[in-house]
Amino acid sequence: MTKPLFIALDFDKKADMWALLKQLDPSQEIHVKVGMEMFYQYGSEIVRELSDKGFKIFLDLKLHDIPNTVKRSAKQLAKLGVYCTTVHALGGKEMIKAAKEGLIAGTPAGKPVPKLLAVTELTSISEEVLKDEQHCSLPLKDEVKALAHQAQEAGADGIICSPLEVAGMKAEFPDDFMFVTPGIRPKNYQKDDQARVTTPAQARKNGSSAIVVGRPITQAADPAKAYQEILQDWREN
Ligand SMILES: O=C(O)c1cc(=O)[nH]c(=O)n1[C@@H]1O[C@H](COP(=O)(O)O)[C@@H](O)[C@H]1O
Repeated sequence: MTKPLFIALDFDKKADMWALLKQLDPSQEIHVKVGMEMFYQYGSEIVRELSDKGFKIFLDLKLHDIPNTVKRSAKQLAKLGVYCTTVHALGGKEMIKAAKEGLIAGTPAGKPVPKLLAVTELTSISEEVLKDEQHCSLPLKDEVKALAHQAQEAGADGIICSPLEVAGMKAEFPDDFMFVTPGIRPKNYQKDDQARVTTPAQARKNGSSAIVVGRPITQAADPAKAYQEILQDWREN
């Protein structure tokens, strides 16, 4: 599989989502991320609709609760046939392990188990916020790396972090461990609420396995053009 670019479908109306997706070339494999905004409105129906149309889905609900609750929730989520899904790494090893068990238990026979990604430090968190508000004494890169190891030991298939942290830790993980990176901004695009960002090309150079891009595509005057430009920057030198 070519390295995915997940379009973050952060819309408040399903019609706006379809208006964007209809502009994209259906002969290309298209990866999308369904997050809380769409899922809280439309539930599993939106996942099934996208899946029926052939989109590869990252269902991003960032589970974070006691292990039993996470396991039971992940079991339900696995029935939707998504490609990957998320938990917060800060929930701890037992919780991540429980999520994995739930995904395995809920996946229909013969179908692939959704990949489990652990969100390390959100890309909106800066070095200062980590120190002053999360009261973490480690430098951000070290905290992300520690959470990544913890997630891998607990059975996660990969992590979410910013592309800025990937190069410094990739060599410590197996080749198939995934580094999925939001915090992607084309050159000269505003950061919005993201604190740790790179361009798509820099994410590739740093070793990201996949990128997640929302507003630079969804809010563009010409989203199909923005998608193609970002895809090109991500995949080529
Ligand atoms: O789990 C995520 O996808 C995620 C983790 C993270 O640390 N930062 C982050 O921005 N995201 C998501 O990635 C997308 C980024 O959107 P834009 O900032 O609009 O490109 C949003 O859907 C976020 O929810």
